[in-house]
Amino acid sequence: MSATPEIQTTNKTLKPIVGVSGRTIVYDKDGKPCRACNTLLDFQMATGKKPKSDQINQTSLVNKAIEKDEYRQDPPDVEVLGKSSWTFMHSLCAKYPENPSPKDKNQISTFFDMLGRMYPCDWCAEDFSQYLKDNKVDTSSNDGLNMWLCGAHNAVNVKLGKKEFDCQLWKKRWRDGWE
Ligand SMILES: Cc1cc2nc3c(=O)[nH]c(=O)nc-3n(C[C@H](O)[C@H](O)[C@H](O)COP(=O)(O)OP(=O)(O)OC[C@H]3O[C@@H](n4cnc5c(N)ncnc54)[C@H](O)[C@@H]3O)c2cc1C
Repeated sequence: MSATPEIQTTNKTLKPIVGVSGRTIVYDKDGKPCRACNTLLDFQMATGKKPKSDQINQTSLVNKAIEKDEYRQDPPDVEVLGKSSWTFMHSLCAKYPENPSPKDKNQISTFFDMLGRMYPCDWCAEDFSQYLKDNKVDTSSNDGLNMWLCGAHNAVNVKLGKKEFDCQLWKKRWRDGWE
């Protein structure tokens, strides 16, 4: 790994525009860097706690520090929050009934509506909310809901340049396990 990547700033505000990850730094409405919208290293850089070059790509150092005191952890960055949220959502939907009642259907729709409005990474929430408008939640059955969620997750994967997950495998990943 080469030395610390160049940090771009706007002349006007001296706020970094691009983080060490190469992503654009996201700021909250109050002008402060958004913790849940940026990676930890980008957030540290934007808040003036610029990571040393040997810290970049060495998240194990951070993890080691965290291990020292289990409860003394920092709030999640966009990746930790994302992984935990998807884990919760896929696990929740995996237990959705085969034959859902009107109440089940209503409540799962409300859950995703809420997420599109209140997911703590604002720009993730905006895109997710648009996805919900373009792709109505399939509340009809267990398989329908999980295939829908897999599609929603894949839309984010594609946006981030990641490989798409094979949705036919959702049961192995989130319910039954692999042989
Ligand atoms: C609603 C929402 C919107 C988000 N929007 C953004 C965004 O705009 N920008 C951004 O940078 N990050 C966003 N994130 C976070 C991002 O999706 C990832 O969670 C984060 O980058 C960490 O990725 P990961 O590689 O650890 O795996 P994750 O994408 O978190 O996936 C966790 C695990 O789920 C499994 N998986 C992957 N895809 C699927 C699928 N389609 N169906 C079933 N299982 C699957 C895999 O086993 C994977 O290891 C969002 C997260 C959520 C919950």
